[in-house]
Amino acid sequence: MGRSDVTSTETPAGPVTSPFQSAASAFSLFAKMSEGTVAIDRSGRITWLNGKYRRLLGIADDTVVEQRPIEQIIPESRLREVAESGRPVLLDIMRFGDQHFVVCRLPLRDANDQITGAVGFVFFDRLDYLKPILSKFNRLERELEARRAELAKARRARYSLSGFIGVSKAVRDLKTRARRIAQREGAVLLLGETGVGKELLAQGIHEASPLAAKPFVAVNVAAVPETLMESEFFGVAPGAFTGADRRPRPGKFEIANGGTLFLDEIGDMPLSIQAKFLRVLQEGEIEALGSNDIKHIDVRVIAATSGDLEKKVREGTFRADLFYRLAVLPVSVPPLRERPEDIEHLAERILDELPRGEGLAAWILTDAALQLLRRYDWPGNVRELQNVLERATIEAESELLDAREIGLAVPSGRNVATPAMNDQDSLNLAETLKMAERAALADAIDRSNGDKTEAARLLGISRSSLYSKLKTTGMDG
Ligand SMILES: Nc1ncnc2c1ncn2[C@@H]1O[C@H](COP(=O)(O)OP(=O)(O)OP(=O)(O)O)[C@@H](O)[C@H]1O
Repeated sequence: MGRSDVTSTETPAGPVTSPFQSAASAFSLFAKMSEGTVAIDRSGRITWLNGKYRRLLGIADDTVVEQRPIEQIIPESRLREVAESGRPVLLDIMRFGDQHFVVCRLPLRDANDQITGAVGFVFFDRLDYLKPILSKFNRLERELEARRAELAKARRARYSLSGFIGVSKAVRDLKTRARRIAQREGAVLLLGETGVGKELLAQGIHEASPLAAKPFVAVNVAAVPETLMESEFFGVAPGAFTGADRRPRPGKFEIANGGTLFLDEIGDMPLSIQAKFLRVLQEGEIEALGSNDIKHIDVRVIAATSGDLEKKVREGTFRADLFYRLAVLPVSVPPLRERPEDIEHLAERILDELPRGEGLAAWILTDAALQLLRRYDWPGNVRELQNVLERATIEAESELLDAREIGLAVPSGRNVATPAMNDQDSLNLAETLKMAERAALADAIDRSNGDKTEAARLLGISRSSLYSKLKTTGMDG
């Protein structure tokens, strides 16, 4: 349907084809009862928008809407789907600004039954029998809003810098720096091993910044397929044809506009997209796929990496100019093994949040268990501590978490440092020997890739004594 089909009268000349041709009176009845009518062609472009609908939407009479993608005028419209699928939507509720409309959407077909587009009628709340549904819907919407606000409040407390647990000097210094950085402008680069709390820190910086009331949007760059990266970050314009990924939608930059965009694993960003990123950071401009319109955005970027970004720059897989843009305010988050004094506090918080068995008041971590936790090297950092404690609570037969439960929960084959005998905190001799034995057994099994004969050989013991030691240390599971 071309522009020539557009008419300025209150009935569309073009869209009224079979079955409406034979039922033109039904169409005019619908149009008369409705608060507005709009028609589009197969490509989702408006062919007709009647005067009532214009007034409802607050569109001036002289604004040309014909030929524009429907979503540009009515962002929540789903008329395009009807024109594409040929399936009507007889009743739906559509949001427009802060109002809700009851709408009906029908496909339009020509004499050969080919889809030519779609027509939508808006009933607003004039239909008396729809009023109870609408008022119920509005009440549920309000309830949902209230719940969302409560959740946002709880989330704020959880993800503020005070929710970043730690008493070590390293964490205290880190939080002081984060609070300072929150008040400044410029991109932040968080460096640290996996699971150290980089995302939590990014949320804390956002919450402590003047942008706190604006969105915080997190994207794990490593999890986005390269082919979808551009649409994910920059969005897809209505009507753009981009192969499989053609659903019009805003990109993450636009969603985060005014707030903070957290980019985890930034080192995994393909070179092909890095130049576009640099442009956004330098000029604050984005261009959606399939659009020539440039949108201005104002987003604070916090990037994070657990890899060696400078090495990637040297190797030529990460642009040096982008690196310097991102690393205006670098922050290093130390690994957990360098701050064992935080473990007790972290464990307490984590255990508080883990489900307890019936009748159990709280999980109790014994001193021996804590010693074991402090001696482990935590390659997966706080995330791993969460996993180990969760596993330990599953193993536990009572609320007491002792060295046995923790020993079983720590992955076998990982490095549990042998405690120093002159250590003030050292355990009694039997426990110390048992821990050292466990560490040696785990190490041998790890090195032999699980081959017990080889592990026994490495340890200089027989296969049968290896099995009996695995049994007595509880590692035979
Ligand atoms: N200091 C901390 N206090 C409380 N919880 C923490 C702390 N550090 C990390 N956590 C928790 O540990 C888990 C892992 O943290 P987070 O996802 O922030 O780590 P990350 O460094 O971003 O990891 P990755 O690099 O793998 O994405 C989260 O559940 C987080 O809430």
